[in-house]
Amino acid sequence: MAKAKSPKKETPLNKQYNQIKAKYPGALLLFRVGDFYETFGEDAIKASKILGIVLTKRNNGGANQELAGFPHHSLDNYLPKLVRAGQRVAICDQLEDPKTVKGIVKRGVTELVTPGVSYNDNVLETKQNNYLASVHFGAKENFGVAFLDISTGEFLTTEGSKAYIDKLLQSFAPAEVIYCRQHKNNFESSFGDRFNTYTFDDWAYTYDFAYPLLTQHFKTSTLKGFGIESLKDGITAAGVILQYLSDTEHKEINHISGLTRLDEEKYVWLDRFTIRNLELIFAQHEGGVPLIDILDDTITPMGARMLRKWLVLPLKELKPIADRQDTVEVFVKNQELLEELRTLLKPIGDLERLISKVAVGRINPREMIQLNRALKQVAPLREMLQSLAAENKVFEKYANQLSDCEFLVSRITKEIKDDAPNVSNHGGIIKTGVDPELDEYQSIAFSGKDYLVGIQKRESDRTGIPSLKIAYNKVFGYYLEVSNAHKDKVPTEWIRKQTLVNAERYITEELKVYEEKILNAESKIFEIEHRLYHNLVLAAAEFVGQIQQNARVISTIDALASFATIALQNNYSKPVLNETNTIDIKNGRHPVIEKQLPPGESYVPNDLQLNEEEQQIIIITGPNMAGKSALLRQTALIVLMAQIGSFVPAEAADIGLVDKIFTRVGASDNLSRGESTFMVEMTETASILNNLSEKSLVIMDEIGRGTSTYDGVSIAWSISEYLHNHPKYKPRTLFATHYHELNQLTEDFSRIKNFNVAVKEVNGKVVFLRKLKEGGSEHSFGIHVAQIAGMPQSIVLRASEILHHLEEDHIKEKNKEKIKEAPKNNYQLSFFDSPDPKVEALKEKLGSLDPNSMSPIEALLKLNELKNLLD
Ligand SMILES: Nc1ncnc2c1ncn2[C@@H]1O[C@H](COP(=O)(O)OP(=O)(O)OP(=O)(O)O)[C@@H](O)[C@H]1O
Repeated sequence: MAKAKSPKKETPLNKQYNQIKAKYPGALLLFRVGDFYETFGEDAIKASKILGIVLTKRNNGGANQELAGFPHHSLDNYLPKLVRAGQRVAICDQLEDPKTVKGIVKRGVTELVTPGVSYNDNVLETKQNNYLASVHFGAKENFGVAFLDISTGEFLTTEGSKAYIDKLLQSFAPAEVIYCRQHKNNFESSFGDRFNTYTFDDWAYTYDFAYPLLTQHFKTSTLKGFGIESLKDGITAAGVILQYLSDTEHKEINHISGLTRLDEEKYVWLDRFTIRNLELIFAQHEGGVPLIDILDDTITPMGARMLRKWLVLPLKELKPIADRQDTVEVFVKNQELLEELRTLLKPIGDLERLISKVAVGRINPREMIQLNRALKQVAPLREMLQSLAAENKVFEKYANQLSDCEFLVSRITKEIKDDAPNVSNHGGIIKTGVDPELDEYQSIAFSGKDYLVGIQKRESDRTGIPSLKIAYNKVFGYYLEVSNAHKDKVPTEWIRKQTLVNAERYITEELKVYEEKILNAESKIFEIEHRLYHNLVLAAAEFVGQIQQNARVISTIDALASFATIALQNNYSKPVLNETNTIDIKNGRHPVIEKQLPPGESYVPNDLQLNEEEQQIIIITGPNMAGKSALLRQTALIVLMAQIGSFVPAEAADIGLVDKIFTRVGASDNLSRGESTFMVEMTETASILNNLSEKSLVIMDEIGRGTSTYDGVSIAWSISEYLHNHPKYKPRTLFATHYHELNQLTEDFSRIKNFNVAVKEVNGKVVFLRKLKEGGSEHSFGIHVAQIAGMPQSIVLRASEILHHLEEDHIKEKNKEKIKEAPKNNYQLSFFDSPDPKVEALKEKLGSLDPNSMSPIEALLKLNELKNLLD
């Protein structure tokens, strides 16, 4: 049908298809023809591949054309598969009843479903938000970003550096990203090519276009009320989202009732490496367990989504963290109450997504019953929270934000049947007593059906056909069915309609009259019920704001109750938070590893202190497999958990709030971006050193191991020096390393301390004690680990020999001396901290370089140019 070759041969249906197809470039068009959704040409090839449906060919205007389709009632089944495969799907429906039109039926696209814009429960993950992101490339390296989850109405915006936007994209993991077409290459080199994307023309990504779209939607004259007036690039990004909704035929969007500023200032900075390294929401390796899986014991999907957001946005300020903590504490101390609360939450389900469906008029009757069930829980929940106000004022705040929506609850209860179906145009929705007209038609339909049973009995008696049946089909309505054995008893006035193998089917005049009466009543019933239901949905839409607020409070309570449940299950304690620059953890554990140990093994807890006076940097040495990485990560995780309001896996923890957490943990290849492991390691480390702050926590695991030992030791050494001697900040740092040479740092740097994770050698075998002890360690026991790993014995023996030989050469001793003799230098600091304009210019030039794309000659010329700049 598409690409019909000769205009002469273009049928009206072809023409209609081509016109619609042209309006939605890049979308896969599902074209409703009768009871089927059909796809043609390229679309058919794609659809058949993704859906595993049959691809046929047919002659179309002399050319062969591919065709693939599926029954319309399977849309819910097939649509999510297409969308999950990254397709944008335009659903083209018949806009008129074919029975009532002569000629071609009017058709049009009723919805364009894309990965980032979907209400479909089969497309959405219950426990995850489904964000559409919009990225705006502003001036001076500033970027705007906006996120919308249309299924919940949540709409956020902010702006900032490329690194900030990159980090947000990683945290929010949007299902689709839109941006301006002219930045295609730039987008991929900045943020990667892992997203489903859609690009807009230049004109859309302008402030003057975007601003009025937002004010029109929110019916305000400015955006000041949202606190985003100054975010020009953020506004531009957000405005284009509204344009995208309009382009994709999403016109009912009243549930998007506000635009929230994602305030960078409020949250701890976690760069994208940290989110990945600490495995907060995704495991790095198949079979791994992310932290979210340990912490999430929420009851409602919206609670789970809230908790996920909290995890990537830990708080920086004491008060809101304390509010969360105090709530958790009340639940922890009162387990009976916690159980009662969680029982109350169970029937609530996904109130947040249900109310969005109300706002956009897509809620079905069965979901309306679910909405009612959820709302009925609000009053008892509110009372429970209110009763806790004496324990802590914060409960009063929660309680006051909940509204029972009594009017709506009583209307739904009065009007909707408990077993209402999931479609609104086939009756069975509205209770008796709601509408007199409806009741009248109901009684006609019912008595009509009784009457049919009467006819069946009467005719059976009259004709002596015992097995006579009355049934209905769409082709010829109500009929009498007579088995072949009794065919000869059929009266002459019956009209034969169909012959089956074993039976004949007949209609009679009397049946026709009743059929019409019943069918008429039935269609009236459908019509009236549909209208009444629609009115109820409109009435419910008045409650969108209140119910959205309920959903927010309930999600919060659910997430906090989850913290309490997990704290009780796993024996976590309440951390004490303060504004100092210390961290003091007593018997801390790793929340994930402790749950994964084989039966019989228990996690060995460890104490750890960091403070800016004496112990700012800890160098942790120890053999392979000793537990260095585990210790590093657990420290970062304990701090992070404390700042999302959770209890922590430790006997006690005093945490001086951090404002940035940096981690450089383990080697992570990024070969897809053409970078080597070492390059990635250095990039990540550079990003840490360039973004330090007053209250940073820095976790570095084996920096420098990706290169030769000399390079590695030198880099690790100079980084430690840099962190210690930084003129402005004293970032709390944990540094795990195999380079025992680094233990000598303590000799010159007062706030660097050596620790090791202890092992014991018993009868030539290494026993891991997992205990952190003061002082450095000398051996790596790498060969021992190779042996445990099953390396052939001959290799293990040979390696031991070589090691012995090397150690005899006192190479290490010599190295130690050499390092000591290296000139003490502070040039790194003076270099980067200098406000010298030459240096500034140099920095700018350096920043714009892309070493990966330069030839050696170009690099040399550039170097020369840079040098001249300094001269
Ligand atoms: N405190 C602990 N209690 C019990 N088991 C632990 C503890 N710490 C670590 N482990 C176990 O030891 C394994 C190795 O720990 P980890 O990866 O931290 O060692 P590492 O010292 O960093 O080793 P490498 O230097 O080889 O990277 C972990 O996977 C974990 O199963």
